[in-house]
Amino acid sequence: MKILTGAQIKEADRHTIENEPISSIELMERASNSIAQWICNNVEKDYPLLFLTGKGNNGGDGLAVARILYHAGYNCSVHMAFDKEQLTEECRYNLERLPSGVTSSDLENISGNTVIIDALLGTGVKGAIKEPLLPIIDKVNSLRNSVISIDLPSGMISEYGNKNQKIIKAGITLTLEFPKLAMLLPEAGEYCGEIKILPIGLSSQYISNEETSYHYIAPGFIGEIKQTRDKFAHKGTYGHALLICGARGMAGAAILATGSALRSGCGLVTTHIPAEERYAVNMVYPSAILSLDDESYFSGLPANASKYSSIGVGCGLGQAPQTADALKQLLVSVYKPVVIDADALNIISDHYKMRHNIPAGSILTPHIGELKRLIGEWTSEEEKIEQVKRLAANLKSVIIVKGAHSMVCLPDGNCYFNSTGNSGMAKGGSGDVLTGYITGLLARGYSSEHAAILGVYMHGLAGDKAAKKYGTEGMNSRDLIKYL
Ligand SMILES: NC(=O)C1=CN([C@@H]2O[C@H](COP(=O)(O)OP(=O)(O)OC[C@H]3O[C@@H](n4cnc5c(N)ncnc54)[C@H](OP(=O)(O)O)[C@@H]3O)[C@@H](O)[C@H]2O)[C@@H](O)CC1
Ligand SMILES: [K+]
Repeated sequence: MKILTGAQIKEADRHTIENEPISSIELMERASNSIAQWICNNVEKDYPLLFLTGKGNNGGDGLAVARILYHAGYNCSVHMAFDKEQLTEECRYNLERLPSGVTSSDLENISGNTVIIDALLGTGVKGAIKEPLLPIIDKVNSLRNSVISIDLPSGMISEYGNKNQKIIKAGITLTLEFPKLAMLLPEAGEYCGEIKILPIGLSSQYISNEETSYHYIAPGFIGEIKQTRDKFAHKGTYGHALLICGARGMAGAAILATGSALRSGCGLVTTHIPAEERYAVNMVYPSAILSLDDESYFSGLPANASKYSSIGVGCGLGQAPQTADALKQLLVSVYKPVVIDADALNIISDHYKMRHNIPAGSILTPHIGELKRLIGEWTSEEEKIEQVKRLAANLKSVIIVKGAHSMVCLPDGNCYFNSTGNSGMAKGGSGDVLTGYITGLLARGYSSEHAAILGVYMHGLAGDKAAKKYGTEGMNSRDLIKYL
């Protein structure tokens, strides 16, 4: 699914109105029906709804939804931030259609069970928030009521520049047609709460012709790239993954990576670990083959390293000087993509020239700390993304920036944001599970691009299933393997 900018969405809106054709009021009505339907399906009628409305079309949406839900039997009140004369035409039209039973509310004495519907600002916001909206946003953020934002949490700028922005803190954001880039970035993404994407029927022809380098990984796309399994397959059909991981005391990382590689569908998994750690891996995953290192760290290439279909390196590896040498030897001698994680990334950060040895098509999987070691500090999200794109292009490799909505940046500059996963995955070992799984997918025959996209999506989905069973506090990285 494409992620378009606020300006592109406005153009899609205009194109839809001209070519469907549909009037602007009718399009607003369609969007509002979609929002109202979601609220009907998810909010009981016992909860009073308080709509906060601005002067633009986001406010118009809010007023239309208030009318629709009032007729559906909800107790609705509205707090308008502006006078009637200040409203856009569509917004005023919806104010005039508001039934008299929808009461007007100041922001005092809001009952604890009131659900606040935030329709102050949408994609039209520019720059720092001005009066009279500032005190309203402050007031809402000081309350403990549930907040549902329409399209965007009010105040959020659709793309970049939210560092010091005043924004409503929503529990749920009902965003129209596409997620907006800012919702997926750490700078302000937290303000959205849960994101629900509601289709409103913008012109599909316009959307498919519009260029963007940002995409949201939707289940439909995953269905398109997933490969089927041949009935007459044998263990040689789907590749042999090699994982190089686990220095002394770090067998856990090797176990997690091995377990997830075994869930990827590849035919064989070999794990290269220090001989002293072999029993741990062998006992948990007897299906894996072991390649043993005589030292208590990765000190030299496994025999015939080039025979493996894919190689993943880094989980629990440590950073011994001999490991750095062995890593360099690996990168220069195998002519196939390598999945590079954790300590292998740290070694490459410390040995700048080594990055030139990374085979094209490799997949680097840094978390934010590892990314900073690779590219240095950034002053804005925009700068971070531009630098990641540059690095991916220079290395001709895929970079996965791990975190909420992990970003998969391809060498051609296209960035795919993950739609699955949760905060329960922010725990030790989650990255090892991802590395093992993606290495397995590469062996299984996926391209680097598809292995990375499918890998982060399935890894997040496993996290969501684990969270359902154990909760975000209780789940741990080993649970992810069960649900892959
Ligand atoms: N996508 C679609 O196809 C559809 C979109 N729809 C809906 O339309 C929404 C976009 O509507 P929009 O363009 O009218 O903008 P919106 O966010 O309501 O606010 C604009 C007002 O904000 C003000 N303002 C700006 N910056 C400010 C600041 N810093 N601090 C304070 N005020 C500020 C600015 O006033 P100004 O500053 O110019 O005086 C202007 O009047 C979109 O999010 C969706 O909900 C649906 O109805 C149907 C289909
Ligand atoms: K809003």
